[in-house]
Amino acid sequence: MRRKGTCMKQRLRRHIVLIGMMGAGKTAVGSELARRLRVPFTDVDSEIEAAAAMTISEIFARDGEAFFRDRETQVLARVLGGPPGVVSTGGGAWMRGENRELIRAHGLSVWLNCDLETLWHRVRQRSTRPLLKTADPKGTLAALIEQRYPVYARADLNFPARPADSVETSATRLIEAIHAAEPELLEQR
Ligand SMILES: Nc1ncnc2c1ncn2[C@@H]1O[C@H](COP(=O)(O)OP(=O)(O)OP(=O)(O)O)[C@@H](O)[C@H]1O
Ligand SMILES: O=C(O)C1=C[C@@H](O)[C@@H](O)[C@H](O)C1
Ligand SMILES: [Mg+2]
Repeated sequence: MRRKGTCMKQRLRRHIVLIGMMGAGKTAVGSELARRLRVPFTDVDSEIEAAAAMTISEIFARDGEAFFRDRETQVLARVLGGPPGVVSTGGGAWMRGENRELIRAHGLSVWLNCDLETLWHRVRQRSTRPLLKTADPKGTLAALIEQRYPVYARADLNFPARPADSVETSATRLIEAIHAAEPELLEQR
């Protein structure tokens, strides 16, 4: 029997929206998931950067986090209004009630649930995350986890990461988890 969703052309009935912390793999696993399902992939952070012609760090530095969060909601609404695909959100997007409502109205929310050590290993080398530009970035990451995980846990699907898995293996497992949670979401063509 062919494994459902691993290589066939699909149509999505609604978006698959990935949420979770910086470094959880929303962009990496999300783009692989979309490639496998042959559906559009959109990274909300990249869309914000393209619309502003600035990096996220530059937006935070020039206009502040509140301004960034408003742009994030606008871009999310636009993306979710488009044809169904895989949408990777920024790490803070799910924390705003208005964004959660938008996501619930247009898609299946999936929390890429990842432990602190794995996240830290992945993000420590990068300077692209303005919220981690603190004296103790690992402590900041831990504090964000503490604050955010109870809210991330309200997602439709909790997908615990296996730190040793490759991006490809994670995408395969994720397709299976989505199919098990909502079989009618993926419609074969
Ligand atoms: N199994 C795995 N799952 C996810 N990412 C992995 C995995 N193995 C290695 N990685 C690497 O970890 C990094 C994950 O970062 P990614 O940019 O996808 O996170 P993100 O959730 O989009 O973060 P942000 O919210 O900052 O955009 C990537 O460089 C990816 O290649
Ligand atoms: O976790 C967060 O709040 C963020 C994560 C990134 O994806 C970006 O959206 C931005 O750096 C903020
Ligand atoms: Mg990302």
